[in-house]
Amino acid sequence: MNGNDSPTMQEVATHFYEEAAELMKIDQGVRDQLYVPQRILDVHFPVKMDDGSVKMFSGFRVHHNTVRGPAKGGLRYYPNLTLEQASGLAMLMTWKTAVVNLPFGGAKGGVLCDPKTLSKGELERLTRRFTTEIILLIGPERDIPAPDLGTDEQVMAWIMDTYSMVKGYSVPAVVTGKPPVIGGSAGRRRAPGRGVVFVLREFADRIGLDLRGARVVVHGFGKVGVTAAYMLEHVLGSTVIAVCDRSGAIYNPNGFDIRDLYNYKEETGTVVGYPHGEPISHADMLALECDVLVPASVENIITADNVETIRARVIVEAANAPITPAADAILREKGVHVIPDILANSGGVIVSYFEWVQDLQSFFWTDEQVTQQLRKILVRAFDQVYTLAQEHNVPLRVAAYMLALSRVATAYKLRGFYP
Ligand SMILES: NC(=O)C1=CN([C@@H]2O[C@H](COP(=O)(O)OP(=O)(O)OC[C@H]3O[C@@H](n4cnc5c(N)ncnc54)[C@H](OP(=O)(O)O)[C@@H]3O)[C@@H](O)[C@H]2O)C=CC1
Ligand SMILES: O=C(O)CCC(=O)C(=O)O
Repeated sequence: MNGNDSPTMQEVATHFYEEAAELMKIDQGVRDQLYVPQRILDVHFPVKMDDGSVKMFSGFRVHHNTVRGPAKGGLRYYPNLTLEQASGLAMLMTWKTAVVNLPFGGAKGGVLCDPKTLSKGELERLTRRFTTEIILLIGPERDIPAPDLGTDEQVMAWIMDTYSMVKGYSVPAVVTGKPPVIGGSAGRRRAPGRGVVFVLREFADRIGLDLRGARVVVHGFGKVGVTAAYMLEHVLGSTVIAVCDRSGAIYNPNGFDIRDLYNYKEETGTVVGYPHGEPISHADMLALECDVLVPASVENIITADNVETIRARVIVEAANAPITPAADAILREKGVHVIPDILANSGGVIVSYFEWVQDLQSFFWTDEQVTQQLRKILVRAFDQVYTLAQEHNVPLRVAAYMLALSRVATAYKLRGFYP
């Protein structure tokens, strides 16, 4: 699908950063520091498989920047993960935490594996061994991992347990996205999808788009895509006309019942074959005429090679970096509105922040409190980005990077540089 336009994650992350840095005339010394990750841990470790064999796995943890606080970002279990990709994603986390003004820096990491091909025992042994390998970087005041592509609450529980065993006491604040019974926050799993919908609603109000009955296409039906689709359908009354996962895509012009579709995927492992939809190719799905397109899978989904086929009015980036810089430039020319990832999917890290705060205080909030605070932060951040975009006559993405970069650069200025 990606044809020739398949930039690396680092290229994507630095492209948008450079654009904003140039406009803001950011000091070259600060700029240079932000091009490169602050530190990288590259690990290789053995895991005993169910058949008795021992297999080597590789993983990374990258801290892009910690000038505004501890490193924060997810862990991916993904077969094609590369160090370069983790570094680019860590950089995006620096901008994401800054644009919504959380007291964190940016990190990312993960293990090269396909969790779907591992048994639960293998996954647990892999996670615990990986945790011991990255233990010198993580900790509540240093680096707090969280779920991302291919990881979930159970993986976070094993990380928390392994770290706590080494310390000799329970340290729930070492990871976020845990099950609530061991210190997880209410609403963390739903947070990125919820946040996407909150931000979309703010934007829709500004451009006079009625989301009730709006036709929506959701690319990716995992933790983020399911919640976004469910909220759009159930809360806002939109019509979700197409969804996909890795195995294929399905289409129903009258809209899906997302809860029923979710149950079907839980049973069968895929949306393919769902009886109330017709099969469609991934490419045709992206080309459907719709009001809102929600890329919620992986990076480089909308590229220079397929951007001309896009017929959406608004794209809200639930995934990280689903649009390449070349495609983004064409979308700007075409007048397609893009709500950028660092703002649109920041609901996840915002509720991770709430979870970290709750763990540090051993004082837990209700789902209503979490949702209220999440909405408050997102509405404020959206408002700031939108206002900046209007003032400077730039797209939302540029405004979001400008806001994030101004906070990071100010932190550098105030902290100073070690002589
Ligand atoms: N989880 C979180 O807290 C946050 C996640 N994000 C970002 O959101 C995105 C999705 O994450 P999340 O929902 O957690 O991940 P999940 O692993 O839960 O789900 C990913 C979904 O995308 C599908 N998918 C993967 N690759 C492709 C592909 N090439 N074509 C079509 N579908 C594909 C998967 O299919 P299948 O089901 O077949 O595997 C799955 O349905 C990622 O970019 C992630 O970085 C951003 C903020 C927070
Ligand atoms: O919750 C977090 O700490 C980070 C989630 C994440 O990896 C992301 O927003 O891309």
